[in-house]
Amino acid sequence: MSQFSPGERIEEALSEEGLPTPDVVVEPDADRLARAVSSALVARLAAAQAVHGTASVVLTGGGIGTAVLQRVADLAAEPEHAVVDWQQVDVWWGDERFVPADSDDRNELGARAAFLGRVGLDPERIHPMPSSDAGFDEPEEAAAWYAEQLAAVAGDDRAVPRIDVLMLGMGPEGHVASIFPDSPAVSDERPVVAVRDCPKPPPTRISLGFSAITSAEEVWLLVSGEGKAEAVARALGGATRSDLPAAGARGRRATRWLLDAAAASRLPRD
Ligand SMILES: O=C(O)[C@H](O)[C@@H](O)[C@H](O)[C@H](O)COP(=O)(O)O
Repeated sequence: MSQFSPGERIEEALSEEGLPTPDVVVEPDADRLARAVSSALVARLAAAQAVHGTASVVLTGGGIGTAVLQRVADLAAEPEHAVVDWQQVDVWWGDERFVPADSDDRNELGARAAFLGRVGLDPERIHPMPSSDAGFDEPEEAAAWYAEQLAAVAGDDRAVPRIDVLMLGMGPEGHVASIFPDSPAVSDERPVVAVRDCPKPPPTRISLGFSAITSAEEVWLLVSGEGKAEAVARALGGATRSDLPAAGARGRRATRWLLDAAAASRLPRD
């Protein structure tokens, strides 16, 4: 059952390789998309806590990702939606710009303003990617350190802990996190990668790699706007992850494309 309402689900089934095929939900506009995703995220984290005691989420920057966080913080303040123990939620990032900590380019700053600074999380469970002034000279060192943090929380010789929901925005050319088309990160099997010469500024970044992204229980791609419609159609139409990294963003148990009507406008109706 989709937890999204009044969205329209187009497809759900098992693909040939055993992963669930993407579940596509369409909301009328970006605002209603953010509202639907935030409600679903709260419900999903509460469900994870009911099973495991804890929950974990990977955040994304971008317009919809930030709007979702704002709305989640609003919900957290409403008694009827206080179903998540925020002290028992681990927060990770899908990518980050390797710039100074106080730079407005940091995804972390946006997340702190929208959400982390408004909801009572355990500081020990907030796991930002390092900034360029955090003591690492090179982004490769910072990426390796972040991989160590993931592995330390995971334990049992696993590289990545259980991630209940991994959210991703998507660029118009199909990049997710900071994995850009035809870039070295596409084929880098490490859980965390350093990205240099990024086609979109700032050029130096840290990103989860595909091995970490595809280890998540659920991957949610949050996409709005006509400018993304072609990439959405290509990703769901069989593009390779090298051509269009979003096509390779798949969760173990679910992959959800959460779209507004404009972003869905080039999908075939069947
Ligand atoms: O620099 C980047 O790589 C972008 O900020 C990216 O991380 C962003 O999440 C997507 O491009 C979607 O952004 P929107 O939701 O704002 O379209």
